[in-house]
Amino acid sequence: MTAIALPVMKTFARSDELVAQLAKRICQQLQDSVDQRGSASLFVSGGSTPLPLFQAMSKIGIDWQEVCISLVDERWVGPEHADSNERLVREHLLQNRAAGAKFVGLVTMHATPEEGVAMATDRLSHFPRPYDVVILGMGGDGHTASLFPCCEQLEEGFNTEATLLATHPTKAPHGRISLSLKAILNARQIYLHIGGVGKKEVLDAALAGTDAKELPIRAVLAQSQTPIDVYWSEA
Ligand SMILES: O=C1O[C@H](COP(=O)(O)O)[C@@H](O)[C@H](O)[C@H]1O
Repeated sequence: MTAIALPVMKTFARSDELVAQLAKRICQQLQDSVDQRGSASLFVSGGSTPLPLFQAMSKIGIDWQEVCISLVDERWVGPEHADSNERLVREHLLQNRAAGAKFVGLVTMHATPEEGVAMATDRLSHFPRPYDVVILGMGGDGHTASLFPCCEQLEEGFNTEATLLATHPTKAPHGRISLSLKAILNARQIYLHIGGVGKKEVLDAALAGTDAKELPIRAVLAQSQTPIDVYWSEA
């Protein structure tokens, strides 16, 4: 079994050091894209890890009104729900200097993510492609976006030509909507942002093997189409 080629690793002792550097780098890339093509596109993850990053980015002055922002994945709950990724973006990123960014949420009025996929896909149709920056997280089970090892839709997520798909993890709450692997890789730059010793162990395990169905993050690490930099902080 051949191990995966190592991605660029940026290692930090503290989360605040990581956040300061990553926020600056992402905002510079977004501004460069606005300067070059008039607009920029950014996809962010939810969960707990990116909140300090969102706050730091929101304080950096770029032409946010030209930046289209959406999520790499969303739980199929309303935007006021405690588990909503959209709520996190609204409360932590779309603030301060970033308040004028053009945010598009993925949850529609439909009862299920399957029913909402077409409308959500349509909402993303004006996002500049390739996407400028995709920020991924990773769960302790190796999932990224909402491509979970425990969901029946994992192969679809790896193989579909569609931008979005519905997923139903059996070991995590809520139906989900997620960018497909193809959409994630249709980016100028991917960042994997993780923290803590436990996540580093998962990353090391992912880099040491090849079965993406076991650890879905492998599908993003094991490709040469799109640059991926891993930002990890110990604390
Ligand atoms: O469910 C999710 O989990 C992952 C990881 O979240 P974290 O709290 O461990 O940082 C996240 O990347 C994804 O967007 C989210 O929906």
